[in-house]
Amino acid sequence: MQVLSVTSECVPLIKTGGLADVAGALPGALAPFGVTMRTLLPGYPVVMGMVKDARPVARFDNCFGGPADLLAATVAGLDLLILDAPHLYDRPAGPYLNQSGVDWVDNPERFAALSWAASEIANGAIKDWQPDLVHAHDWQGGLAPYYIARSGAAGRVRTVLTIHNIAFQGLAPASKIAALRLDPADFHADALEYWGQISALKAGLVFADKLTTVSPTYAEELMTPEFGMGLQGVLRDRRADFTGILNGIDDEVWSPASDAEVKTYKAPKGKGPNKQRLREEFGLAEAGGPLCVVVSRLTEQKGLDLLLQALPTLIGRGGQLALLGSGDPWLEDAFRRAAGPNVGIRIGYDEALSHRMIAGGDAILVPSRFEPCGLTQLYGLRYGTLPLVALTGGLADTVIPATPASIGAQVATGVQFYPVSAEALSNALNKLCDLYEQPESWAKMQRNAMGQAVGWDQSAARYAALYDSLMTKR
Ligand SMILES: Nc1ncnc2c1ncn2[C@@H]1O[C@H](COP(=O)(O)OP(=O)(O)O[C@H]2O[C@H](CO)[C@@H](O)[C@H](O)[C@H]2O)[C@@H](O)[C@H]1O
Repeated sequence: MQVLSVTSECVPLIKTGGLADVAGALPGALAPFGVTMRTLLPGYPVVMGMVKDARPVARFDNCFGGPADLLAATVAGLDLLILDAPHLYDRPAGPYLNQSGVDWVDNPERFAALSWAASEIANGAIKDWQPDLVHAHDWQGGLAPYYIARSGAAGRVRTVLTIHNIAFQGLAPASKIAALRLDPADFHADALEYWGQISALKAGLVFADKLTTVSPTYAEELMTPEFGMGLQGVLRDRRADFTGILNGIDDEVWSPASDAEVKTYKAPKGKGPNKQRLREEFGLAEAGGPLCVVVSRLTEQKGLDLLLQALPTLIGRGGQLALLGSGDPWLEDAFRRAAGPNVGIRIGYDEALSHRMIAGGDAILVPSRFEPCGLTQLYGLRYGTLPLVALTGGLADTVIPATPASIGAQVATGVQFYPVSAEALSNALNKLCDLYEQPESWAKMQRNAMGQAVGWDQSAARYAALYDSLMTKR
C-alpha cells in the first residue's frame, strides 16, 4: 500500500515537538506491514540544507502566491517529497513563528499550500507515483482531506487525520476563503466554519475518512468539553471513525544499552555513573533524595508552573531537579529564578543533553494539564527513570501507578497524581521520595519499567489495520 504522510515537521530534518518524532518513525515502523510511506514536508531552509539528492518531480506555477517545485529526496532512509516554495518557506526563524516569536501572518496559506500539494499528488501530479491513502497530521495537514474530498480523487484516495494536539486549530479569518481555495458553500458549521472563522483542523475532522489521536484515553477525553477545546461535538459525531493509537518511541535511538550519549547500561544499577555525570553537568551536589529531570516545551499544557509551586516539597525531602526546556518567556524566567544548589536549569533545546538527562535521572516529571500521548515518560520507562505523571491522556495509558498491590504484583512503573493541581503534585513528590527511600521497591519498579514495551510494534500494527480497513471499503 502506498501512503503519503503530510506533516509540518519530521525528525531528523525539523523538530519543535513530538509530532516530528512520530512523523519520522512511522515510515520505518509501517514498512514491515507492507506500507510504503512517503513524507510530504515544507522546504524550510534547514530542510533544503539537509537534502543532497533532490530531483524535481512536479511543478506548481501558482502555489498560493508563487511558483513551487516538488522535490523527491532521501534523508536518513526517509522517502521525502519536499514542497520547495520559497515565497512561503524560505525564511529565518522557526517553522511557525517569526524572530519575535509570533505566528507568521500567512501561516494559513503556508500550510494550506502543503495540504493542497498533497491533494495534487493524490490527483496524479507526480508522473509515476500515486498514494492509495493520505495520512495528514494536525491542523497543518487538516485541509488535505478537504481538498481531496472536493477533487477527482475523492473516494479513490482515502484519508486519515491524526490529532497530536488539539490546542492548535489553524484558524483563519473568513476573508481568506478564496485565498485558501475553499468553496464558500462549505463555509458553515457542519464543515469548515468554527465560530465565524475557518478552521483547518475542523476541516480535517469533518472530511477525513478516519480520525485518530495518539492514545486511547486522550481519544475519550477529546470528546468532552474539558479537553475538546470546542471541537468535542465534531469528534462525538465522528465517534465511529475515531480511535486512539498510542505512540511508540524509536527504541534504537532511545536505548540505554547502545545510546552514544550515555555510559551504556542494561540494568538499573548501571545508571549510577550517568547520575554522577548529570549532577556535575548541572552543578548539583550529592543529595539524599531522588534526582528528578524534566525535558519539555515550557507551555501551559505541560503544567510546569505547578512544579514551580510544588518544588519546595521535593527539595525539602532532599530531592533535586534538573530541567531542560524552552517556550513561554514567563516560564523560562520563572525557572531561571528557581535555580539553586539543588535546582539546575537549562533554557534551550538540546537533543544530546536530553539523552544524558533521561539516563542520569532517578525520575522524570510530566505534570501535564493535558497530554495526548507524551514521549518523555516513555523514554523514562526505557531508561529505568521512573515517571511521575499527571493522570491524563497518554500518561494514564503508559504508566502503572505504584500501590501496594501493583508493587506486589511487580507491575508498578511510576507515580500518578490527580487532580492536576500543585497540591496533588506536591503529594505525589512526597510519595516518590517515600518510594525512593525503599531501595528494593524502587529497583523492582525500575526493572518493571525497563521491561515495558514502548516501541512501535503494536501501534504500527494498529495503523496498518486502520489503513487496511479503508482499502477494503473502496
Ligand atoms: N528543550 C528540549 N531539548 C531537547 N528535546 C526536547 C526539548 N523539549 C522537548 N524535547 C523533546 O521533544 C519531544 C516532545 O514530545 P512530547 O510528546 O513530550 O510533547 P509535544 O507536546 O511536543 O508533542 C505533542 O505530540 C506528541 C506526538 O504525538 C504527543 O506525544 C504529545 O502528547 C503532544 O502534546 C520529546 O522528544 C522531547 O524529548
